[in-house]
Amino acid sequence: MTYILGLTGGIASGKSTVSAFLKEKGAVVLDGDIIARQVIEPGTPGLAKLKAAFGAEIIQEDGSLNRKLLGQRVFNNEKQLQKLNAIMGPLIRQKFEEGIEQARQLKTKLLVLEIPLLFEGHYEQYCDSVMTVSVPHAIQVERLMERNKLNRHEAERRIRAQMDQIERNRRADIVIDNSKQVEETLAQVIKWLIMNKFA
Ligand SMILES: CC(C)(COP(=O)(O)OP(=O)(O)OC[C@H]1O[C@@H](n2cnc3c(N)ncnc32)[C@H](O)[C@@H]1O)[C@@H](O)C(=O)NCCC(=O)NCCS
Ligand SMILES: Nc1ncnc2c1ncn2[C@@H]1O[C@H](COP(=O)(O)OP(=O)(O)OP(=O)(O)O)[C@@H](O)[C@H]1O
Repeated sequence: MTYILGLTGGIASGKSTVSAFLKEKGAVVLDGDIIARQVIEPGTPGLAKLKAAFGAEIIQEDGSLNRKLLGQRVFNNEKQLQKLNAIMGPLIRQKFEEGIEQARQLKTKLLVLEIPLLFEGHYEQYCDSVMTVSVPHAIQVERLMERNKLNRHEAERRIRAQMDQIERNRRADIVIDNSKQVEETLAQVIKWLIMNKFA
């Protein structure tokens, strides 16, 4: 039987850090951010839909999406973000459903669904349990500014485009605190793996 672990957390909370570790320990990971890129590669129906909805100016000369431009548009405008989500949501869900089916056929023991918008997209229905990675707001802002080279205002806006962390933590089965050293974070993950006989 395939055990499905949902992995979520706010932007720059540390999901990738945790999922890389789970992969190292033998889990198969489906990453929502990677899938979200695949469904809008040049030449895909997904990219054509974005072009029709947001205009030809979001497509670069090489035929790929201008991510920075679209990001600025949607994270500054709730309506535009909803428009983007309405296009991307179904495309992403279909890929996840295919990945889950494949993992079941291959009898994968532990499948991790790494999804920033897990609860927003109601992906908990596919999961046996949901783990969320959590950091205090001030640390999240600092790490996001540093990693994405955003100013404080832009970072705050991106964080606000997602579910409130308190609500996300309340809905999750397991909350991983990533406010200290990475080693301390991974110690919490290994404890879960041992408790559930995956390590
Ligand atoms: C708007 C886009 C082009 C901006 O690209 P950019 O390279 O700047 O960001 P990237 O894709 O690396 O995303 C970084 C983080 O932003 C957050 N984020 C992305 N999309 C969204 C969204 N629709 N709503 C809230 N937060 C989001 C996530 O935490 C994600 O990890 C891109 O984020 C996108 O295509 N988003 C829609 C797809 C989606 O919903 N992705 C979430 C995966 S389930
Ligand atoms: N415990 C930690 N201490 C210091 N820095 C950390 C820690 N965990 C993660 N980071 C750093 O914070 C940033 C965000 O981490 P990571 O990329 O794992 O988050 P994420 O949740 O996957 O982000 P996103 O969903 O936005 O891609 C990265 O630059 C990472 O190196």
